[in-house]
Amino acid sequence: MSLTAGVVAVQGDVEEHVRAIERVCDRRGRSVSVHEVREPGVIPECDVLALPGGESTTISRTLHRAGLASEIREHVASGRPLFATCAGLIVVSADAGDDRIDELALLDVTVERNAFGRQRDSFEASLDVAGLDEPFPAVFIRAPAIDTVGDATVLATVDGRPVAVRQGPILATAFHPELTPDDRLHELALFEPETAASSPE
Ligand SMILES: NC(=O)CC[C@H](N)C(=O)O
Repeated sequence: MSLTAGVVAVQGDVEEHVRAIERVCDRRGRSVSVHEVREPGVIPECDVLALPGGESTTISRTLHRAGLASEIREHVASGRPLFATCAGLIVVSADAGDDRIDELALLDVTVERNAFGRQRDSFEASLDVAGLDEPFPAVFIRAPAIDTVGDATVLATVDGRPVAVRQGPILATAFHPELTPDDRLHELALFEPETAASSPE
């Protein structure tokens, strides 16, 4: 059966996420149709969903205005996988400490935006990630860090701060896996969910 995937296309590395999902499906021998999501009505058709980075204040505002926020909530409530990266992590968190962001509160973590300081606004780290055999080349761009973790599992840390977590059908990273050719985290997030009511396989 063909898979339907969505990449929320408000801002950020939409194309790169689309290509990463296509590569993973190709490798796994799955046919897939990947939609760039801008309008309501698409997410309910999607088996798996990615929420890219960008500017979290803009993304949050647009998701609510465009009627996509409630669809993302329903997607997760039904146990379908969601991969949220960078600003995507901020938007799905419980609290980002910024009044301009109306968090979706799907992930039981609080985050600090731009947590890695000016001199390290952007950096790359070879990161040990739980669930991956080899380190992951993680690109951080004005990345958030996770401050407190409730019901989520920490998969990776930088300087002792969590930067990748998963909770049920959600996997979220503070960095940008779509910016490297390494798509193992897309595979882990979208095809090997921790718990999912209905697996896309
Ligand atoms: N690369 C990113 O997505 C950066 C996130 C951005 N600094 C924010 O707080 O919204």
